Amino acid sequence: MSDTTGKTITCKAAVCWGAGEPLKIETVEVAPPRAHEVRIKILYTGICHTDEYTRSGKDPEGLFPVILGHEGGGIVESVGEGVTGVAVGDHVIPLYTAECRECKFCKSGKTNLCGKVRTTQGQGLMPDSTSRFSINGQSIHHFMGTSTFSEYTVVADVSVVAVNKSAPLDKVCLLGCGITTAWGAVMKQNGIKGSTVAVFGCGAIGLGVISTSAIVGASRIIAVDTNPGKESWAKKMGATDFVNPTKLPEGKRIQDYLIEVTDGGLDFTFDATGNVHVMRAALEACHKGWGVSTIIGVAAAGQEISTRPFQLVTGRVWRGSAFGGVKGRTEIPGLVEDYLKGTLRIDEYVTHHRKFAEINEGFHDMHAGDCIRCVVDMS
Ligand SMILES: NC(=O)C1=CN([C@@H]2O[C@H](COP(=O)(O)OP(=O)(O)OC[C@H]3O[C@@H](n4cnc5c(N)ncnc54)[C@H](OP(=O)(O)O)[C@@H]3O)[C@@H](O)[C@H]2O)C=CC1
Ligand SMILES: N[C@@H](CCC(=O)N[C@@H](CSC=O)C(=O)NCC(=O)O)C(=O)O
Ligand SMILES: [Zn+2]
Ligand SMILES: [Zn+2]
Repeated sequence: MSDTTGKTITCKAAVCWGAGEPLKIETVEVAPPRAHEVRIKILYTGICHTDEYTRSGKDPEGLFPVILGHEGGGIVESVGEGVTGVAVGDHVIPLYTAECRECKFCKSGKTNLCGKVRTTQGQGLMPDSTSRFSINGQSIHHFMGTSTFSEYTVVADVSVVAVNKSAPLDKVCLLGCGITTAWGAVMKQNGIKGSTVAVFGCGAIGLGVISTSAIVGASRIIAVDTNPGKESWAKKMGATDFVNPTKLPEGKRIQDYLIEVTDGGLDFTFDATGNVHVMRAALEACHKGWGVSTIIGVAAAGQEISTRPFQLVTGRVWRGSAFGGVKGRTEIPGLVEDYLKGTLRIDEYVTHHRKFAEINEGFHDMHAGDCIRCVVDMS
């Protein structure tokens, strides 16, 4: 037991007070965990494009004021009554996709989208519909059930997993979102071994899809990105080809180009951009009769996807993937072991480091084009 157990902790957190505003480091009060809740000292957090998406006001579920962040690593400071999955001192990764193992979704065996805390999570609250964060009595919203842009956070016990203490938290924090999402989007699909793959968008997610496709043995991996600087990254991760759609001959659409160079289209495509026009191109670049296109990117409020229904009538499949279809409490400890054994890449993705006080610069880094992931040191 620590001497803060059962007490409110006063600490620093990066608060976003309104859509489009920069984060402001504030002194916040973090109430003790209630039953089935866990309070975590966050040591490191990545910044994901989904944090920027919500900060910018594009997220229809966005609520303010809020403490963003969902790619963290930390140490359990205290636990509420009834918590059995983790203990004080455990090294943990908060999970924005919970895993209760008892709801309809968890028991179905068909999805990782646990329903236990998702409704209150979307309302920026803990499962009992209250917040653990406040500033001078004003309640501050949680985000994605994780809020890792705070020195201390509180999460539901179904939304956290303990990992091997010998793993560096400044690296494995990326398993809280980016690396796991990409890994699962490939590993949870059958048939990628020996198949052709195109990946649209070579940020952390797209590069992770490329890397995992190479590991499982895809026969050809075409990376598509508008940023020429991504070619060397894509090739380093295992892409066999790189195409910049803005450099195609006038009037040539990327899907038509890809169909031409692959004798009819790809077996598998992935959108990792969040752009609905790219999602359409990724679907239409699939091979007639069997091509499967997976949407990973998150599109802004009001955006919709479209294509000719004939694309699906003629056998292409359009699907999506959240957190890579991964069940975090069950599978993340194994991914940490894979990282420690050297069979899962993480280090390469960390291109930028920031101190907590520089978190807004970390958001700017993301827009600079040379940043794959920025990890913020919360200490
Ligand atoms: N489904 C899920 O569970 C998850 C979804 N996401 C979502 O995945 C998406 C990707 O995330 P992340 O990798 O961090 O994002 P990044 O912005 O780092 O990567 C996207 C890449 O796509 C490039 N790009 C932009 N427009 C196009 C285009 N028209 N054609 C081809 N490439 C293009 C960008 O270039 P440039 O740098 O020049 O802009 C960039 O290199 C985001 O929408 C994010 O919100 C993230 C995590 C989990
Ligand atoms: N709130 C958004 C949807 C955001 C979204 O799709 N989130 C992904 C994870 S993105 C991580 O970086 C996800 O897992 N979604 C599943 C879920 O249950 O939220 C909106 O309303 O559009
Ligand atoms: Zn994310
Ligand atoms: Zn569940």
